Amino acid sequence: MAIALRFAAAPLRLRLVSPNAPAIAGAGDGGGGGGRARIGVLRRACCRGGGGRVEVAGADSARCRAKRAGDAAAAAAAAETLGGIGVGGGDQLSVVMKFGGSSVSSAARMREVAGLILAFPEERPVVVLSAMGKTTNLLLLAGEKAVGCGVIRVSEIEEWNMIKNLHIKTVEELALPRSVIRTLLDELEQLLKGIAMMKELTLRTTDYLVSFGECMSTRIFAAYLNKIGVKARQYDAFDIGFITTDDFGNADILEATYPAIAKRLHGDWIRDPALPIVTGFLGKGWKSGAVTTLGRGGSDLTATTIGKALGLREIQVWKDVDGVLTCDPNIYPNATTVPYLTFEEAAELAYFGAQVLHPQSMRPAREGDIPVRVKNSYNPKAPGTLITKQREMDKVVLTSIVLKSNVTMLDIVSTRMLGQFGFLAKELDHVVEELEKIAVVHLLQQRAIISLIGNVRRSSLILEKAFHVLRKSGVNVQMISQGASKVNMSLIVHDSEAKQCIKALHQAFFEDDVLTEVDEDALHMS
Ligand SMILES: Nc1ncnc2c1ncn2[C@@H]1O[C@H](COP(=O)(O)OP(=O)(O)O)[C@@H](O)[C@H]1O
Ligand SMILES: N[C@@H](CC(=O)OP(=O)(O)O)C(=O)O
Repeated sequence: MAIALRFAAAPLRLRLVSPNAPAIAGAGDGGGGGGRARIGVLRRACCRGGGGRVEVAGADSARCRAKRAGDAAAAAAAAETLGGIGVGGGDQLSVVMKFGGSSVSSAARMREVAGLILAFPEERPVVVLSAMGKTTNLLLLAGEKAVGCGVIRVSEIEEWNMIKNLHIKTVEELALPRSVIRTLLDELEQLLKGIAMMKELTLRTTDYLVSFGECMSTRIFAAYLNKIGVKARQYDAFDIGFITTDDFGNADILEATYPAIAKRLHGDWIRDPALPIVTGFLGKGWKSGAVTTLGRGGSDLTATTIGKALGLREIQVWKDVDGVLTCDPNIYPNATTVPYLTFEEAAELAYFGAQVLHPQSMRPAREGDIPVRVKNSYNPKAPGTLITKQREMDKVVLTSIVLKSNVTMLDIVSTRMLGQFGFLAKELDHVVEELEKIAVVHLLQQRAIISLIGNVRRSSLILEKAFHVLRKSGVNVQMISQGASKVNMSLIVHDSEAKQCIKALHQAFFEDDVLTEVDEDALHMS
């Protein structure tokens, strides 16, 4: 649950807090600054496969023929024609390609992803994979059920059977030996029985439990690449130097990670080139030595960390949408692709709730000044979104609208707070208690933060337009916040009105002509 804070003293000040941005509102991962943006260009596919729908770039006829056949033997022929991706001695690892769960949800999807990698024969990618499909959710549910079901009934847990069947089916359809995942499946069953026996599931055990998803997907995919003649090597992130805090469920990557993984991945590549296939989402706690996870969606962070560590040319995150969109397509399907973003904008989007990117993932990319490209593995021809340090902002008004629901707002009124500081640093549970000593505090639940990510140099225009739209919709804004140097303006509304607001704002900023004149006037005035 997020927290928004309204603090009225003399003089009046308005502020926001959310759990992802525990400092004051707009506490995103500021990019800014100068610097050269290195922009890599993806090569377009030149031929489309048959049944397997595999696309290949720069293909000669043999490769196209092979791809059209769409099976493993054909792909092996393609790899051979390409001179064996991953075995080209002397070439350096050049990009990271991260594929999310939806991109690798089945054997067919794994074939497509292999095809995508083959489609860029000039690249030597480090591949980062998430767990297949919804495996992480299923593992969490299986763990919860194991706590209460008793050891004998573990084998009946529906989610466990779904996980087992999906992975066995995938291995069989890719014509791989079951041994690729057999040990992990056995260990996973033992773990669920252990949880059932102990009747408890700690955060530490939960992280170990969900790690099986990425450990299995990467083993299957690496085995498949090797089978089709693309030399690949599987890595568990927690074994190659991803060192984290011991905050199970939401661990932070520590600085020691960068040299460690660079040494390991680069060293192996020089010694015996093979495409690295790395588990996303996972690390190793520096004190506990146990498996940790980086928070939901953490494979994006794995990818950008590797990009920075190895100083790669580009970080590609392949998803099931055409890039970062003007709003969450599940809330309003008319959302369109945002072609360019700065790291700062992308970080704010993620911090304020856009599921498409992990909130921390822009930091390594920004520090390493490595462009991030968000692409659609279901629609590789779509240009996607390119995220760089700087972009042309002159004509930008609004970039994207983000919704964070289920926010709790603290409304504080006091004149005794002038000169007070430090109260927010205390435990959240105690905040209300503490504040009540010096202020009248109201806890307002079921609120939503609508974040308008855009050009703050046009904040008056954006706010004018937003308030015009919301007034017409009969919505009362309960609080606003704008950071001085940020790219984000936030409005708090009641949860029940939030989706309607997103739709109305999207129509006004991205679809309507009605307010265009206001835009034009304002553009000329500013
Ligand atoms: N602004 C947005 N732009 C794009 N996708 C968004 C946005 N907000 C929410 N989403 C959701 O994020 C999903 C992609 O993120 P995620 O599921 O984490 O991808 P993956 O698992 O492939 O890494 C999309 O399918 C979409 O439903
Ligand atoms: N599998 C993890 C990590 C991840 O990044 O997944 P995805 O890329 O599918 O969002 C999760 O579901 O959170």
